[in-house]
Amino acid sequence: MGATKRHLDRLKIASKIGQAWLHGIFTSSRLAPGLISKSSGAPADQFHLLEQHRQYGNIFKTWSGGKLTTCIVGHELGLRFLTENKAKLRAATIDMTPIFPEGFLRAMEGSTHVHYRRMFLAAFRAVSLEGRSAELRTILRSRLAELTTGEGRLRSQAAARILKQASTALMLQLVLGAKDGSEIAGELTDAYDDYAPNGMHIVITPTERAKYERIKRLVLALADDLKRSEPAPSSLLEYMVRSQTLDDTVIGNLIHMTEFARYDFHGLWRWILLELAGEESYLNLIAAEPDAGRRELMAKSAVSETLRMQQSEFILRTAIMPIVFEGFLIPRRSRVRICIWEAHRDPGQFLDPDVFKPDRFVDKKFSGASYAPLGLDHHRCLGAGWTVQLSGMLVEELAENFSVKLFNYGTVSRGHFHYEPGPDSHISLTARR
Ligand code: HEM
Repeated sequence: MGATKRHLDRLKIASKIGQAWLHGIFTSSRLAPGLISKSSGAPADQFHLLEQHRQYGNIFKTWSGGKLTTCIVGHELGLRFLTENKAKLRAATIDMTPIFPEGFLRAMEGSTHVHYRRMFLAAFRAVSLEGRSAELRTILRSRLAELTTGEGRLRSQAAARILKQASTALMLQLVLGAKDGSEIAGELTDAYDDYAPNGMHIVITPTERAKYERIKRLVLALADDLKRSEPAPSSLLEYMVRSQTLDDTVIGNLIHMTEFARYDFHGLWRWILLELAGEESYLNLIAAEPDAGRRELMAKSAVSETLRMQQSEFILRTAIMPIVFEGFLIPRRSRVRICIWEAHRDPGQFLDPDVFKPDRFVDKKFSGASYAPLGLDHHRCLGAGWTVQLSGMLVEELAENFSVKLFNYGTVSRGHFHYEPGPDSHISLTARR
């Protein structure tokens, strides 16, 4: 980090603390306890907030992403905070209104959010994955097979690239209806890799806007073809076309849902591959299980455990006006982070919380008060069902058709948006027959 940036951060911190002190005099409140470190880069250590939580309690402050951030640990406490202060909060996410009217669903509130969320809920309900596992698992199998051959295939980055190809193929098919292997799926993949090669940009410049328009032209061409289709909708886009609800906001959301989902899926799948590589006996148990329902349950349990251990990090909100919660002041324009990952490491909720136990969820249900990897409030993940179902298919595919071995777990590293398997992690994947 440069000296100018450090200096700017110091000024911002001093000004925020001064404003909070003044405000506290009038509201008998104070900032939450906690250390404000002057470094604004993402910390390399996954456990840094857990340590602060242990030191300062369930509500503490930190400095993150150039903003004063109040952290809340505990799902019940977090949900109460979100519910009591709904009107004073906005999701901290990218502003997409420069390129489509209402922006992301995640960024909407009030009646606009209710209107569009209802529409998308209906679309997810209409596009069932039941009976499609053969079609979807073929896509997964073909990409996994690529990890069994070729130079450097066993390295973390190679796995990341191939798993992103798999998640892209599945999302293009299920969200936009572009069939795997078709010409339009190829064109869309190129257009997405050009628009967001490694996750979304935080600020949309004219260059990104032009790249977005390229994807939109392809999606509109697909929508035009779908008007003529007959059977039950097989993609979200198809449902929207049929129900005549396709507007610029829906198109923008579908396009970015594909991007976010392909990114999040490949992140989750990298962890699944790495964690399960160390659990060969669990994969063998799945493969040997005669009951299909039980096989599915065991596979989904491994997915839930990976979400708990690795892929759920936080829920982020911006206070649009000052909030006092539990006696602590949350100043306007500061952030609130509901620490999902840290709460998932609570030994009071999960026995041996730092140990990956793929069967933890097989015969035990955890309530939302202890387990909530996919959101807590009215912005809960719309793709939650797909996340567990499709990732469960990946686990079954690994168990039945491949043999996975762990060479080196490696050091967890901070990626673009999330913690991810380090570049030194190393597994081996071979076809079973
Ligand atoms: C690894 C997979 C995924 C993870 C970890 C994940 C996580 C989350 C979380 C934590 C939220 C709540 C965000 C908040 O409250 O600010 C969320 C919301 C959302 N997710 Fe997911 N998600 C995943 C996959 C998907 C998929 C596959 C889709 C759709 C194809 C999807 C669509 C959405 C949408 C549209 C929202 C916003 C809903 C709203 O604001 O009403 N997600 N996701």
